[in-house]
Amino acid sequence: MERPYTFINSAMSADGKISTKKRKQVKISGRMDFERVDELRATSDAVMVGIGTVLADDPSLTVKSEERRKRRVAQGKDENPVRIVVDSKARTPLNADIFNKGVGKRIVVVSKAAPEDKVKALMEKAEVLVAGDGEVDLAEMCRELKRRGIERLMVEGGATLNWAMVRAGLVDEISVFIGNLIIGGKEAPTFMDGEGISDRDEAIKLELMKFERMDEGIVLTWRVIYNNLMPTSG
Ligand SMILES: NC(=O)c1ccc[n+]([C@@H]2O[C@H](COP(=O)([O-])OP(=O)(O)OC[C@H]3O[C@@H](n4cnc5c(N)ncnc54)[C@H](O)[C@@H]3O)[C@@H](O)[C@H]2O)c1
Ligand SMILES: Nc1nc(=O)c(N)c(NC[C@H](O)[C@H](O)[C@H](O)COP(=O)(O)O)[nH]1
Repeated sequence: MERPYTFINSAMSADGKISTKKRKQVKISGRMDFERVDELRATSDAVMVGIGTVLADDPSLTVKSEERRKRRVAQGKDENPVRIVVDSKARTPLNADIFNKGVGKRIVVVSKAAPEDKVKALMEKAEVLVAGDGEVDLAEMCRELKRRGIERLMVEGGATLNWAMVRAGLVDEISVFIGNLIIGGKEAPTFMDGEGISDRDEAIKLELMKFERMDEGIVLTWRVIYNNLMPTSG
């Protein structure tokens, strides 16, 4: 494959929301699910989010357990996976937690439309990868990440990036924790937003691989089956 093995992990409410209508983070996962997420981060070469998630949550995307960080170091890796922000216009704040917390590489992926000054400033904090004209070309980005040695890529949202990655044919697997709460609101981000499809033939097909009761919810793991209508990059 010309791109990393890529999976999306998310937590959603019973009604499919991943945060509130104000884009405020909601604790959906329980203790066990956060442990599962930490293990997924620890076993990935890179963890990626969209700029919307950085602006809303200011995540650090670090491995939380010391034991897991030590395990990575014993394997000759950095304590944390490479942390990646997909950020067409270079809007990532220079004081974002992703830069301030934890050891390891960071990559900000911008498009050619990103303002030069901000790109220069980001270069002091991270590697900057340019892919695409007006917005980040995700397929090109994934090919470049593979060239840089990223074999296993974890995508942690948000709603827009999840959709764009799946739609571009770049996702192999999806896991989602469904928690025991309802958030509601038609403006609240869902597991996958973006443009969506207009015809059922365009739906992205999944094969259920695993279901597991966890905390007060369930984790579903699916394999993505791209049909011949989909551009399968890789
Ligand atoms: N519960 C969870 O598991 C979870 C995880 C992550 C984020 N979230 C929530 O998701 C929300 C953020 O989601 P969002 O949809 O606003 O932002 P997002 O994180 O999906 O980022 C989207 C942005 O990425 C940029 N982008 C660059 N290239 C792109 C491309 N080719 N295609 C699409 N987008 C591209 C665009 O600027 C776009 O607006 C927040 O409320 C956050 O709390 C929840
Ligand atoms: N797995 C998961 N369960 C949740 O209940 C929840 N709200 C999120 N949300 C993702 C979240 O919005 C953040 O972006 C990062 O999970 C924060 O990462 P850090 O802790 O800063 O490393 N993710």
